[in-house]
Amino acid sequence: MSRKKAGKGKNANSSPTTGSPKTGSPTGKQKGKTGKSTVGTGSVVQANGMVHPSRPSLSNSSEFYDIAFKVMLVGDSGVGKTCLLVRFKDGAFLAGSFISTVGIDFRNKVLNIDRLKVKLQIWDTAGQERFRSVTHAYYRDANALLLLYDVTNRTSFDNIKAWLTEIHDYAQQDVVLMLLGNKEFGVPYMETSAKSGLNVELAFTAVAIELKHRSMKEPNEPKFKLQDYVNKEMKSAGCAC
Ligand SMILES: Nc1nc2c(ncn2[C@@H]2O[C@H](COP(=O)(O)OP(=O)(O)OP(=O)(O)O)[C@@H](O)[C@H]2O)c(=O)[nH]1
Ligand SMILES: [Mg+2]
Repeated sequence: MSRKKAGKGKNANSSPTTGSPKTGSPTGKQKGKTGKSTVGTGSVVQANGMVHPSRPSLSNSSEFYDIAFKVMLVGDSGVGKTCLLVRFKDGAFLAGSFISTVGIDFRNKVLNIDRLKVKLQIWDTAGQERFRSVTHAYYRDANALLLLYDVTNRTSFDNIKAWLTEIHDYAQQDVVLMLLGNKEFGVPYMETSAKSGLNVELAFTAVAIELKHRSMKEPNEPKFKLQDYVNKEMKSAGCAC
């Protein structure tokens, strides 16, 4: 299997993207937390979800990967999508005043799963209604969706149903879906905290394992059970949930 270099993500010219939407380019800009902006470029995405950079990386990242997937963070504005991604990527919590994401943005992270380097290209979407048409165009290339709600915000919980309808309308049928913060709607569930780091690593790792298994499954290999894995990991970490 060929090895590829993982771009750092924040600069469109240095990173592989899926080229969504069809018009070629995207997007809005991410103001605020990271203070950087993203403009998408074209590249090839195979049916199995692997992302192959269509141009050489200009990034100074020296990280290589074997297989890559697109993951999208969706959910109401203010539920903590950007904070969760920053916690996962940089291990830090973005405290202070809330600055809403404008448009869409992404970061890359490479995980070691079963001796393979699995690159997640993680798209952070704006939760505000006015950016919905921008983010819709990105759903179809997503291999996994993390749908977040805020456990302290009833409205964000009530809106989960509408988000699921949106996902049903725009995402691939077999997209890996994880609901963060809720036990209902029949999808794998876990609670996370961008502030404390609770389960952040586990949420993304579980999705990466599921994606890798789906993509490279041996005929007799037992099916990876995402929720079982999450439960087991939380148990062994001594979580009382
Ligand atoms: N206490 C606590 N606050 C959090 C947590 N995650 C996010 N926040 C706060 O919630 C606010 C919104 O977080 P963001 O990550 O910017 O929200 P978002 O979902 O990206 O919002 P949009 O970009 O508008 O879609 C910020 O003030 C964060 O500091 C968490 O786990 N715990
Ligand atoms: Mg945001």
